[in-house]
Amino acid sequence: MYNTKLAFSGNAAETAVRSLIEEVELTPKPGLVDRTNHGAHQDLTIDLMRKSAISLKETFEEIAYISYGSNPSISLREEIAEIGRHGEIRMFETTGGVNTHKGAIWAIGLLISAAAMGKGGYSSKEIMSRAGEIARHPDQHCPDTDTNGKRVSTKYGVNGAKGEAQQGFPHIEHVSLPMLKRSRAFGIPEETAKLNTLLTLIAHLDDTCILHRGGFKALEFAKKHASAALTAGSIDSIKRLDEAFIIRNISPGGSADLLAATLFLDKIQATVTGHDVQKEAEYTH
Ligand SMILES: CC(C)(COP(=O)(O)OP(=O)(O)OC[C@H]1O[C@@H](n2cnc3c(N)ncnc32)[C@H](O)[C@@H]1O)[C@@H](O)C(=O)NCCC(=O)NCCS
Ligand SMILES: Nc1ncnc2c1ncn2[C@@H]1O[C@H](COP(=O)(O)OP(=O)(O)OP(=O)(O)O)[C@@H](O)[C@H]1O
Repeated sequence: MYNTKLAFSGNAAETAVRSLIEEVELTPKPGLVDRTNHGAHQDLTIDLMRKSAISLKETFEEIAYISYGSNPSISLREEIAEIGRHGEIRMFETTGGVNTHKGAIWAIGLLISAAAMGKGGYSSKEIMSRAGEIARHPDQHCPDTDTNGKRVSTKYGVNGAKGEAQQGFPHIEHVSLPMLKRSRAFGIPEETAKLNTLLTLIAHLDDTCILHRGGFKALEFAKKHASAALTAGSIDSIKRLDEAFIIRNISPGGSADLLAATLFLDKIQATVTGHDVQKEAEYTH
């Protein structure tokens, strides 16, 4: 039992880090850090993003370990929050104070906790639903600090990272995961399937990163043009979108986080079913 728990936690944490690295390596991404540029971010580099992702392995491993085989409860919520906040501190130490993965620690932290509750036996739908249950429990130790997300969620009446999780990740369940699977089913190459997944997230999500930098107009612009790029279906249209986002200081950081979370869920579920689509794609391309 002890070894199974330890092995699951280590493997799941590695999967989480791999998902974060896959997200940042995916190129070209509009407004985000990728292999060719740093998007609309002056203080971020791909190397910093990679280092940050690797620094989070212990955080994810600890969350999985304490959640293994348990059920959502207030005490577990508080324990996970404590580990998550330490993860944020470690991230800021690694990056010299730059926010690289705050939203991703939150989303993947909850999902890895839920996956561990099911000891690796839950479907992606069960994982999201369990993660929502955990996020709905109150955390009395949560500091009442003013964040960009809180400010714009109130101002524009939208769901931020917290609402998305508390509702059981509807944008992953109904938008991104179906797009990833549909793209693969059409025989679309893996990298393009991931780009489609990111574009559809940008087209649908009320991303508080975009709102706090550019307000409602920027969010509308991002949604409309991501949707058009998805319809156009060419790498050139994504490159043009990248230029347009950089000029307008638009960064879809929330969509990037949910893409990483989608890739994580896809892999965790793949392990469960024994059908590793990622490996299959690597063999065939
Ligand atoms: C909930 C969190 C993300 C704070 O959210 P808030 O909106 O107040 O903050 P902030 O603007 O600083 O960051 C939000 C980040 O979420 C991402 N995001 C933005 N919009 C969205 C959206 N609609 N959906 C999902 N993610 C989004 C972005 O990357 C953004 O940077 C989180 O940091 C937190 O409360 N952590 C406490 C520790 C904890 O409870 N951890 C438990 C699991 S590890
Ligand atoms: N490839 C990526 N490029 C840029 N941001 C990303 C990427 N992947 C994820 N993100 C997310 O974007 C967020 C960073 O966005 P941003 O810098 O706008 O946030 P901020 O620190 O709240 O505000 P700002 O820097 O605008 O004052 C991180 O929380 C991170 O989770």
